Amino acid sequence: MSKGLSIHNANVSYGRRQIVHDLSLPPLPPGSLTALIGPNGAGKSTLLRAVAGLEKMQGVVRLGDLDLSAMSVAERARRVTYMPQNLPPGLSLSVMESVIAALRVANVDGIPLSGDACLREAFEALQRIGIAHLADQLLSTLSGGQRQLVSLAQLIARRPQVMLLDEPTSALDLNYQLKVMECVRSLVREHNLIAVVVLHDINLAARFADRIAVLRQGRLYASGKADDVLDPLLFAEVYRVQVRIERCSQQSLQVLVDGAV
Ligand SMILES: Nc1ncnc2c1ncn2[C@@H]1O[C@H](COP(=O)(O)OP(=O)(O)OP(=O)(O)O)[C@@H](O)[C@H]1O
Repeated sequence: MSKGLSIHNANVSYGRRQIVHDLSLPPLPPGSLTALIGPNGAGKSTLLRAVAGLEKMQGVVRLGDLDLSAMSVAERARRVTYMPQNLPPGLSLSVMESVIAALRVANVDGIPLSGDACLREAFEALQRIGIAHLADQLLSTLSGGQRQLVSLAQLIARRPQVMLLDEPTSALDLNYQLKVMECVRSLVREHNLIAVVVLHDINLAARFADRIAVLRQGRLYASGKADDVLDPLLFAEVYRVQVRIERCSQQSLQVLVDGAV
């Protein structure tokens, strides 16, 4: 059996309103980064939250031969980490303390790390994201973008098998957008992780994702490699915009929006 993350016939509702409709994704293999794209309200966050176990879902989510929905919350959280779109308000912790707290939560059922090991791992995570200089700063004093970076450091420190990131670059400047996506991609490759990243920036998706899944009105519209999925018809049908698709100097696709349809 594949070791990948697979979703079979996912249905998610809020009350009587169904948001995700019978959605299945072929296994996302270890070492792969999938971008989840689609218009506002398409159900991307809802799907991600359901895969993380935070929304009730009908259907099956498997990680290899493990049925994630049959696991306890703690067991599932050790394998699957989730970074929400809207980060909780900063507590009165320093950046370093918050990453250490995330590490301790991840080790609830595992072998506890020593104080030194915790410090080392937390510092490595901050260095990896490029924010070691913020280690002593209080969370409550950070900008929105800095909080997003700390949240990512908390998540990678936990060494999950699956990372679910909901718009991790939405508050970041151009340089940090590239840094964060490069960091996610290199973590995915080095540790054979599976990452699913919600992105509104299609050009970031085309540049960094191994595959792209497109959601429209809670249904899977298309999935596959950027070259196979991104075409003007998709943008007209899904986003109601007219686009040209070109290549940048790095050879990744660039979507240029000419106007609304
Ligand atoms: N907690 C909730 N209770 C009721 N309805 C909700 C809840 N969260 C989201 N919805 C609704 O579900 C639909 C899908 O929302 P979701 O946040 O999953 O979309 P999205 O694709 O992530 O959108 P965006 O790109 O704007 O973040 C929307 O119509 C939204 O109003």
